[in-house]
Amino acid sequence: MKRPVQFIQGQWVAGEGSSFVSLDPAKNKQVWQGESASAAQVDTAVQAAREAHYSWADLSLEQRLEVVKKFGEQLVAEKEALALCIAEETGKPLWESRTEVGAMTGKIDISVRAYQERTGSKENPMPQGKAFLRHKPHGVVAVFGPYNFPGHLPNGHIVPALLAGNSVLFKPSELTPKVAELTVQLWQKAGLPAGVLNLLQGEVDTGKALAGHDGIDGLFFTGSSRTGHFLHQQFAGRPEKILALEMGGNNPLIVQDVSDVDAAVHDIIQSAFISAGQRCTCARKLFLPANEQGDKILARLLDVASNIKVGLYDDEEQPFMGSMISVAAAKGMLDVQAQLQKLGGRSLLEMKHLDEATALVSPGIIDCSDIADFPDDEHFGPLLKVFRFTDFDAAIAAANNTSFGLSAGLLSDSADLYQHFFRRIRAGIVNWNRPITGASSAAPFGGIGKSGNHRASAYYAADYCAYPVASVELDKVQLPEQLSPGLQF
Ligand SMILES: NC(=O)c1ccc[n+]([C@@H]2O[C@H](COP(=O)([O-])OP(=O)(O)OC[C@H]3O[C@@H](n4cnc5c(N)ncnc54)[C@H](O)[C@@H]3O)[C@@H](O)[C@H]2O)c1
Ligand SMILES: O=CCC[C@H](NC(=O)CCC(=O)O)C(=O)O
Repeated sequence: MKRPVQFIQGQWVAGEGSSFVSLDPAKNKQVWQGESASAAQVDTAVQAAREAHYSWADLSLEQRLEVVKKFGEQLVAEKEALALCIAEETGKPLWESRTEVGAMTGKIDISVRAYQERTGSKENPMPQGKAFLRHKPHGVVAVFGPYNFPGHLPNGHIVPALLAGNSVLFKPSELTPKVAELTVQLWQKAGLPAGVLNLLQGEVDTGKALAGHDGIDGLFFTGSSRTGHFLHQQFAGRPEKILALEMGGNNPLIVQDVSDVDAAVHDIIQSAFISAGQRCTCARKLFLPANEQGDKILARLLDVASNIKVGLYDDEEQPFMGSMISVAAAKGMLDVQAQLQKLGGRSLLEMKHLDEATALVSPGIIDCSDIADFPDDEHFGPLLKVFRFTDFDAAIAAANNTSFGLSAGLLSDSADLYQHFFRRIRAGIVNWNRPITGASSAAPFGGIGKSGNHRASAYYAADYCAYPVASVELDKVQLPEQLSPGLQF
């Protein structure tokens, strides 16, 4: 008997497409199995969302917020279960999975504030009548999530979309269906009306059927640049649909003139190796001065990085790094390391596959200063590329030599240097003496270049969840006090 894994029109039903499974990448065991939503089921879900839209949008913000707050209560009540589910499906240590659930809960108040501050209503008197600015939901929107934050990042689209009055079709990553199932169960328990949120589990075919469906008014995507670009092409010639793309990065971190070597090394490690290097904001390129201070920082970095505890998400003594998402992803990162070595990279700390049957890998650091034609790809794992420099402006130019532009950082005791860096660097998140990961949900979050399409998420998600409507209104028709020239009444 097939498991009911799709949530359509308030009912759990079995998928009618091909079967797929989700694995615990740290223990190599199956944690979920189900069938994908077929194109016909995608169609039924879109119709259900369309039917549910008006009655949801017609509720007041307070009424919608009541349901969203109940979802927040469910998150608090099920915090441990959800954290364990995230840990099992991604390999993320429990301490970190708990912070992901915390971010989901925190998103509710932030989204209410953002809705009011960025898309609220305004009223201005006019000589005759009043001018109003109001916002309306787009209608039916699709949300596509990535595997690396299977709870927090889809939630970052879903909560503001629902608050604004949209109904939602949620297509999670096929690598993390169990987290999505649990999250949607919590929405159901919170009392969300049938059809307002539909879950469409599946692989690429389900994603394609949903993205290409005529009945959606918009799509909010978080994932790889490759998929984002594919969607952008699919949406070409459809200006009536809103597309928000949150994509990858190839993020630089520059160090110059720091007195506290350990503090610098700490921020480098947090930037490069948190979540086993599987954050869009992770530092991929580290620019270190080719001098004695650079040597000192590098030596200390190698020392601390080689002692990073890598382990199982539920180890009693928690590791800093858990496993990667899959054995294939782990092998892919080892291939990248081998390819960089071939191009002239010198491994300073070799990344190792710790157990071929699981996705546990150790962190790697490779000096790529001698690679002339460095590939501009996002390497989504714990491999930090080091470049030594002699000139600060040349380091900034090298840091900007990417088609991405998500996050960037400077570690330096010099405020002047930071001012200069800030003016020149091209990225949507620019930090000084802080890790470049761990962005706040209370700020806008988005990148330039191949990292996004200028529709920042997090605090600015409200902007793409509703459109502005300007009105001038008078309660009855009146002749204007002053007629246009040439008119007689
Ligand atoms: N900028 C951000 O906010 C942000 C946040 C997290 C992750 N990311 C990026 O996400 C990537 C990792 O996530 P991922 O591997 O799950 O991304 P992905 O692009 O492989 O998948 C994202 C979603 O798109 C769907 N999808 C894939 N191909 C599709 C297609 N052809 N048509 C329709 N849907 C399709 C997937 O099923 C999944 O739901 C990294 O590149 C990372 O940098 C970006
Ligand atoms: O993997 C990409 C997200 C990384 C994470 N960013 C956020 O959580 C942004 C805030 C939000 O979306 O609410 C990070 O910077 O570590």
